[in-house]
Amino acid sequence: MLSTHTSLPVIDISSFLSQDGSFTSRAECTSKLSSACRDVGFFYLIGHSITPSTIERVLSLARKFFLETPDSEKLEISRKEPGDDYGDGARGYQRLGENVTMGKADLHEAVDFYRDEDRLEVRPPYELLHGRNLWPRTPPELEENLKDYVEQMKLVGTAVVRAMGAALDLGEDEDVFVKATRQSFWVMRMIGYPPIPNPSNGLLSNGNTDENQSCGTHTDYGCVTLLVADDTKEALQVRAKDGTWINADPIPGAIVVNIGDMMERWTNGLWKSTEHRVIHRGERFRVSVPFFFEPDWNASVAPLQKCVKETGGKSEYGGIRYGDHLTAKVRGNFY
Ligand SMILES: N=C(N)NCCCC[C@H](N)C(=O)O
Ligand SMILES: O=C(O)CCC(=O)C(=O)O
Ligand SMILES: [Fe+2]
Repeated sequence: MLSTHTSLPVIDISSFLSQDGSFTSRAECTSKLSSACRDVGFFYLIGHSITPSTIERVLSLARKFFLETPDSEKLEISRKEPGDDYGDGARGYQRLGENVTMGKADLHEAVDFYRDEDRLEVRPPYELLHGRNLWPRTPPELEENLKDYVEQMKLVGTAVVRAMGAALDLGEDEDVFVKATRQSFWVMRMIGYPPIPNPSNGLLSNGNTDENQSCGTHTDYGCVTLLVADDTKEALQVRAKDGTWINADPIPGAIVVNIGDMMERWTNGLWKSTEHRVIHRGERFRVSVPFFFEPDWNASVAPLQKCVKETGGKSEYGGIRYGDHLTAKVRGNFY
């Protein structure tokens, strides 16, 4: 069953973006944040200081890339296949149906960017994420604008995780998420979704046959995902605690935020990394640009004492290095 109206909370982060946010506005933010993260794991963020024109520019550059850049040029920045010089790589362009979720092809094309990293181990399996981003040549202003966008989104991400530490009332550990994300191994995806054809007409060019999911059900891997998307409705769907799917339709100017696997682990499951999916059966080509604000590659993430106490006293998760979790997840993302 799919709810017809959106019921995700709206949270104003402005008091945590500035150094001098008032006690009352911070308290209001953390109280809403704490129920949003416990009850849904998804919310709309306002007061984030990213201007509407920035959001518009980012989306329109992404749209231009998907709809106007010739295929030959897209393929120049294809992610590397196994057997290429550096083994297979996750950075770069992925054509329709190249991504898989739960064993099925996703009907989207995308370009994945990560923090540039020349110091990772180059041996398997880590060569997957080693190296530098592959930037499209056209539109020519895309690279500069998206690099600037990454810097702005890191500030938003930092404010959100600072507020999360406060919302969990972690005492002397209150800065634990800010510290763990100081050298964030961030990810940004530029995603293009053609409408799912009905009935199927063989849109996938690579021989893969599944055509009923734009992006299959999954959780995100790190701390917090900050998503901007065009105004397409009924595409992104969020699984509520009772199992129903809620449309996370865009609200103009707001960023859709969800928590990832590392937050679930830190909080010992008090906050769940919420499942979501994209099923785009609309008319128009849909574009989204999620920014994943993640821990440092080497951050080791384990349940926090305070959260263990609050969830019955037993640690439900072991410790993990974020880079290892990410590598394992990303490895399963491609055919
Ligand atoms: N970094 C993130 N979350 N990327 C989105 C991944 C889409 C789902 C993925 N194929 C999976 O199966 O996890
Ligand atoms: O396109 C969207 O709205 C969501 C994409 C997503 O869930 C992801 O890339 O992890
Ligand atoms: Fe996701």
